[in-house]
Amino acid sequence: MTDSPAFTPLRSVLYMPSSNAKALEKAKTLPIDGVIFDLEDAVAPDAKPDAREAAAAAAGSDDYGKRTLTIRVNGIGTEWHEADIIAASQAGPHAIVVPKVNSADEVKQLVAAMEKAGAPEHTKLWAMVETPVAILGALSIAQASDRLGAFVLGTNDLVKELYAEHVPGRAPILPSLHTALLAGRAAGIAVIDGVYNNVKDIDGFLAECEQGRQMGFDGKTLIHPGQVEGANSAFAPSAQAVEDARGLIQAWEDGKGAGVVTYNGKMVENLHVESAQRTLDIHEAITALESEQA
Ligand SMILES: CC(C)(COP(=O)(O)OP(=O)(O)OC[C@H]1O[C@@H](n2cnc3c(N)ncnc32)[C@H](O)[C@@H]1OP(=O)(O)O)[C@@H](O)C(=O)NCCC(=O)NCCSC(=O)C[C@H](O)C(=O)O
Ligand SMILES: [Mg+2]
Repeated sequence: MTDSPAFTPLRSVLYMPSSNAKALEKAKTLPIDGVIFDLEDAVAPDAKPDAREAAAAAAGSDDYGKRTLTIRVNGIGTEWHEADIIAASQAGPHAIVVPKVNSADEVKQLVAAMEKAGAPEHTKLWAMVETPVAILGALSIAQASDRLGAFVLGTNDLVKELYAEHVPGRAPILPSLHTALLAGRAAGIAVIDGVYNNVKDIDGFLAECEQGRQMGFDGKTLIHPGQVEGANSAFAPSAQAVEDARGLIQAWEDGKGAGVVTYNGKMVENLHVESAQRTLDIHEAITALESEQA
């Protein structure tokens, strides 16, 4: 595991069952921004102890370059949770992902457990928001600890808990997605969209990536290597967006202190310059990560 730069790309964050040695190996070669070594849903009960060991070994190794490495533990109250937290904390990944985090108190308990188990300072907590109670308390969860680095949407659990349906456009869960985004942005943490279940439906997947980017998500959690390229492209600023950001900043500088200028006919104020600078920062961070993976 290597240290994170100031801005960390999280366009493509791939789940893989930690019980699947082939998948763990394959991830070393995929152009993903991040990995979630899963111990929860994708791992059968009998396989959990071995999976825990494999996840800890993978997350503690240097085999995954500059990718963000995380371990998803089993949830609070399950028979595996405590041992998972201890093993994950000692492995020291970039983050420990905890499913079904439902309150600020749970965040504080988790942080205390990570610290007791010796988690290094760089190991953040990523909370999965995937229940109605988590959505309704999203702001207090997001603000509960400086150690919280991200919200990860669990859209399968959310759809299940709402008695809703998976439909194109995700209308039934849009209020929940927006609420999680609002809370995450208010707290200054990353917010990563949920998975797209049909690994054969690339058009549907790309439409959902596009929607997620427009809404403001940092990236998407993925379940299959075939989804990586689409997510990387959807959540990266396009060449046109980078060119426009540079042009807009230049127009602002040419204005020499005017409070408002125009670029390509559009009004530019300081807030647009800040957005353009953010676009360039993201572009630079992605370029640096991709050159390391090439
Ligand atoms: C969905 C899958 C079960 C499909 O598996 P499979 O049929 O084996 O796919 P392919 O034959 O097309 O695989 C091609 C190659 O790619 C490797 N592979 C497949 N998936 C992954 C992966 N996730 N990471 C790394 N590598 C992967 C295969 O080994 C093949 O390799 P090779 O033979 O060398 O070419 C499978 O994709 C899968 O298990 N995906 C992950 C499922 C998972 O992790 N689920 C839990 C997380 S989602 C969740 O819980 C969401 C949340 O909580 C919520 O509520 O929404
Ligand atoms: Mg879930």
